[in-house]
Amino acid sequence: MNASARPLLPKGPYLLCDDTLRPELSLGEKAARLLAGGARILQLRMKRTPPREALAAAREVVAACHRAGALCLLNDRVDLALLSGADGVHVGDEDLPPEAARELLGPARLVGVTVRNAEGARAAQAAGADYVGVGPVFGTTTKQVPAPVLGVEGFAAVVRASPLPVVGIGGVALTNIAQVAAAGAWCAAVASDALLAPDIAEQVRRLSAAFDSGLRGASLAGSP
Ligand SMILES: Cc1ncc(COP(=O)(O)OP(=O)(O)O)c(N)n1
Ligand SMILES: Cc1ncsc1CCOP(=O)(O)O
Ligand SMILES: [Mg+2]
Repeated sequence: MNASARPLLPKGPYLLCDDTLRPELSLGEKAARLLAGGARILQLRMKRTPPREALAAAREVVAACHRAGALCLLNDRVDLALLSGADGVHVGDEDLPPEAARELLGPARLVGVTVRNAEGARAAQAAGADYVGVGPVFGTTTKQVPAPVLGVEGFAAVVRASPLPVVGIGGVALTNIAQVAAAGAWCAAVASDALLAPDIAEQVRRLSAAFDSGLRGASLAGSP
């Protein structure tokens, strides 16, 4: 199978279904609420779920995503991605290198890689990645990130020089997702602003609408 058989990353919000936020809700319940709001891509991010539970959650969430017509990527875990039939993985500096993820997953699944700059994006492309995650765009308390906050301008500069589609991550919220879209992001990754909202599904709808308005604003800004 060649690379063209891989699914395309849908443009828009990229929702993190995370086990560190709202621990009173199961991962399956969080995924159901994100999907009810129209999420088209979910990343299952499990940092504290024990392995057997993680496998069961991966199978449940991947199946729910596929029933809803959404893609599901596993954070960090190539083994769970393969076992659950996920659409791919996202790996960073502390995970398997992207070349190894690609080797294990083959050509038909997506590989996303965390990078900090355009040079990292070029290296990720050479390693077989489909997209890069770049951040933190804004301050975040969801993860202690060993890199400075980029801000919208710094993020836009990485996007302009990246050969791969860029997913902006870190502090992305309803208040700023339009700016991330207007800066050229292919996707904007959101964890806490969606999962901590009183109505998760409604927040995903709002995030999608705001992302689209940022895209329209960017295209208007570029017109004569
Ligand atoms: C879309 C996206 N971009 C970046 C990351 C961060 O990945 P990583 O650096 O491996 O950190 P953890 O998420 O594993 O803590 C991501 N998960 N998703
Ligand atoms: C996993 C990760 N990598 C960089 S920032 C981040 C956390 C994103 O979470 P939030 O959307 O709550 O800032
Ligand atoms: Mg990781």
